[in-house]
Amino acid sequence: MEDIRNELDKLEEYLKIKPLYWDFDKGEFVWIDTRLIPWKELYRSTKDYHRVAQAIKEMEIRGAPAIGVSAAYGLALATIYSNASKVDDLLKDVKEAYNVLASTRPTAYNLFWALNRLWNVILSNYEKNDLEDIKQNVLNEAHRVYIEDIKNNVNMGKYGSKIIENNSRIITHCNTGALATAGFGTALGVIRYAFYEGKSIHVYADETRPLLQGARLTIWELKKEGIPSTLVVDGASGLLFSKNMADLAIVGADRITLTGHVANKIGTFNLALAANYHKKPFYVAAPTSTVHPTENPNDIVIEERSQDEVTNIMGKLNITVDGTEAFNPAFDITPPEIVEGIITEKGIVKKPYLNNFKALLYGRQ
Ligand SMILES: CSC[C@@H](O)[C@@H](O)C(=O)COP(=O)(O)O
Repeated sequence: MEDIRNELDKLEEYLKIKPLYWDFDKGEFVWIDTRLIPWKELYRSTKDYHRVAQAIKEMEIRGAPAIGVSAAYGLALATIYSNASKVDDLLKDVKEAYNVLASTRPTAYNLFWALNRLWNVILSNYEKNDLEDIKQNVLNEAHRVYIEDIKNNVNMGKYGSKIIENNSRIITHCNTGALATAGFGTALGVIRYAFYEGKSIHVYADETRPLLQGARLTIWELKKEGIPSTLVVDGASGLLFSKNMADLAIVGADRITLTGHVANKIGTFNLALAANYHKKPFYVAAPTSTVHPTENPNDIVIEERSQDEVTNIMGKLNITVDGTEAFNPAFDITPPEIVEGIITEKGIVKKPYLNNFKALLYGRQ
């Protein structure tokens, strides 16, 4: 346990903002409510995994990697605070928590990846029949998921920064920074890394309707670090590219198949099309924990959210006629043909994605 704490301390320098963390002294999971962060920092703690599930479902915690790390801690909480006195009963409690956490958001693959990772730790320790040992191992695994996410983000930054030339003007969509991960960021991590390396860059942040992650969170993160930025509406990318005001696009991902199909926030596909039409590169940055090991893009589940998010702005202002029907898919799928490269913590994956992902993940084609 002690070395995990030291390793976390070493990572502090990367954590400009901490959206969630395990408080070793209190023995509690603590997070900042990301909805309120631009206006007011709110710290909360819980020992109840239901609260973690609620935070993911209601998008206090959002962004695929942050969802994965939170779910890992959620399952760890369910394990640690289970009242079971027998290992079989503990397994039942944890399976119930697994199902509750898995039902929160359907698209972010990191959620299922993280839950399975912890569940496998329980299964592989089952034979020992030692409750305390299982609890400790599960908590340690959640810490590892957390630490690895930060490290992977930094490594993505290192690889990804190579594609960003000095004086680049970059369009990004949704929020992919420290607020969407355990720290640092995926697409925004790449941008941040290039900026830390001294490159002169300018970021155009799509506002990202309907929940405005770009306007509320990405712009907030960029401003906090002094990275030059401009807020644009989601439909602006065609004009930005055609007027030679932007050079490339980088986004994150909620799920990527081995074939290179990329599920990300609704509007991403349109951005990729605009980039492709203007022969500008469209990149994706995501850790390999976002890669769903399937060759079938139809396996991607697209979350459909409430119509109210479209007919209202943040539940505050009705913007349409009463009784209007709205369709609100939270994500779209960008086909591999128009993805220039996928930046992972292990390097940049290029076409053909199926062969190259298999080689990267399994060491074979
Ligand atoms: C590093 S986050 C990558 C994606 O999760 C991000 O681009 C995104 O679409 C987030 O959607 P959200 O609905 O806010 O969870």
